[in-house]
This record gives sequence, structure tokens and C-alpha cells, in this order.
Amino acid sequence: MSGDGREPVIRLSDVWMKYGDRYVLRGINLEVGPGQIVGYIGPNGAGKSTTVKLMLGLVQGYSGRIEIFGRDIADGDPAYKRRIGYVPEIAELYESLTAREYLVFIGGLYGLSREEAEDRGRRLLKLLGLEGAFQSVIGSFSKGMRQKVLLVSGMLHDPDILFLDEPLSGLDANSVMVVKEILAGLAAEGKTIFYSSHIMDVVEKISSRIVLIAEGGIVADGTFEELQARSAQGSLEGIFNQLTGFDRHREIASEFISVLREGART
Ligand SMILES: Nc1ncnc2c1ncn2[C@@H]1O[C@H](COP(=O)(O)OP(=O)(O)OP(=O)(O)O)[C@@H](O)[C@H]1O
Repeated sequence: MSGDGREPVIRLSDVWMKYGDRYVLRGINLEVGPGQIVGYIGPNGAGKSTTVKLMLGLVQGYSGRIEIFGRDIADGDPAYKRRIGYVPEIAELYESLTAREYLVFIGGLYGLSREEAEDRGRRLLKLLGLEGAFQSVIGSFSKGMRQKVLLVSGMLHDPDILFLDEPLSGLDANSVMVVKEILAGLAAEGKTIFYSSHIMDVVEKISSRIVLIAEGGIVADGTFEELQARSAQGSLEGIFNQLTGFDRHREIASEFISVLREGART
């Protein structure tokens, strides 16, 4: 289901993955077309990051087939990596580098020249309100500033598929609006956005399609309205709880508070 009849840019066919003896992905089948904004959601430990890292070629050892831009990534040709971007939630940002140095470094990995990476990086960071910090060391940056550097570093080479992990984490309300518009604008141009988030109202608002995984398998796949139609719940948060079989939040919260009230057991 690529959505609009165009060839899918991502195709996962029966992808299984295990760490040690434990399967974390149990037969993922997924096709994503150009122009889609896919919110990939699921409980902690469900296998979201593993799926993304497999597609990025950062983790090996799966069975099944992963095709990006119509080519099996197992064929060993890394050319597809120049057309994808990745914005991790927590980056191994090089604390001692300046934003400029970091962006030149990452741009280089994606095949940009120093001049291109520097010029584009400066202009993009300026648009996000970081013009004064371009020459400053990342180690001194706030969470939101780091997130902006990460966003720019993943998009610098104008990738056709952008993978993001909690893209709006740490950003203030104004920056959230800007980034949401950027993602929508890129999707309108035919770029594919594939992102993971736990912030349900964001997923609900910006995704053209929501894929929910639990225990290594896809348990729901559709637009927010489609998911709503098959659930008794109105909000994505409620749908998430229902489809992942979770209804213990009050009980857990109440036990948690009781433990606080009890004081220390000796
Ligand atoms: N390198 C690893 N070695 C062993 N187990 C791992 C490894 N990486 C992940 N896992 C396990 O695989 C499972 C899936 O992890 P993954 O990071 O894909 O989950 P996730 O859905 O992204 O979770 P979260 O919402 O917490 O980020 C987890 O139980 C995790 O502990």
C-alpha cells in the first residue's frame, strides 16, 4: 500500500529480527510510498528503533527482505544511503565540535562539499534561530539547540526519505510549528517522512498514516480516521492503549503513589 499508486520507496517483506534468543521483530510487512508521513508508534521496547536501524543499515542479522528505492539493501550497494537522512533522538553529537564543524563533517558523509555543507548549514540554522551559535561548541548547547542541529544535519543533503526519532523532542512550541510545516512541505514535494514518536497528539496531527507495532508485529496501519473507526476510543492515546492491551495506568499510578506514602521499608 504505497497510498497513491506510485512505487513504494520502502518495502519490508516478512522482516524478522532477534537479539540473542529473543525475537524483537516478528514478520514486519510494510510498504511506504513517496509523499507519505508515517508515524511509527508502539510501546517502549516494541521494536521501532530496531526497524529503523535495519533500514539504515546500522544493524545486521535480520531475515526477510528490505528494499529501499526498489533495491534490496542486502545487495551491498550503499548508494541508497546518500538519498536518506536520519535524525536520531539522542545523537552522538561531538561535544567538542562547533555546529559548523559538525555539519561539515556530517555533510561530508552524505557527499556534500565543505562549502555546500557550511553554507547550507549556516542558512538553515539561522532560520531556526541559531545564527549566533554556528561557531559555538555543541557541548554548550541547550537540548532544543542540539535538536535543531540534529534536524539540520539529517536534512542538509535534501534526502528523499527522512527517518526521525522523536523529531520534536526538546523544541519549544514555536519551533514545533516550524518543523511540522517543514515536514509537511517536504512530503508535499514527494519526500517520505518516517518517524517514531511517543507524543500522540503530534503523531495524530502530522501523520498521513499511522503504523502501530506491539511485540514486534504491526497491530494497526492506516490514517488516524481509519484507526479511530476501528476503535472505541476517540484519541490516538486511547487507541494506542486499546490496541496494545494496556488499561492499568490508574492502578499503576495509584500503587506508585502508595509506595511514596508508605515511606521506606526497613
Ligand atoms: N543491541 C541490542 N541487544 C539486545 N537487545 C536489544 C538491542 N537493541 C535493542 N534490544 C531490545 O530489543 C527490543 C526492541 O528495542 P527497540 O529499541 O527497537 O524498541 P523501541 O520500540 O524503539 O523502544 P523505545 O520506545 O523504548 O525507544 C527491546 O526489548 C530492547 O531491549
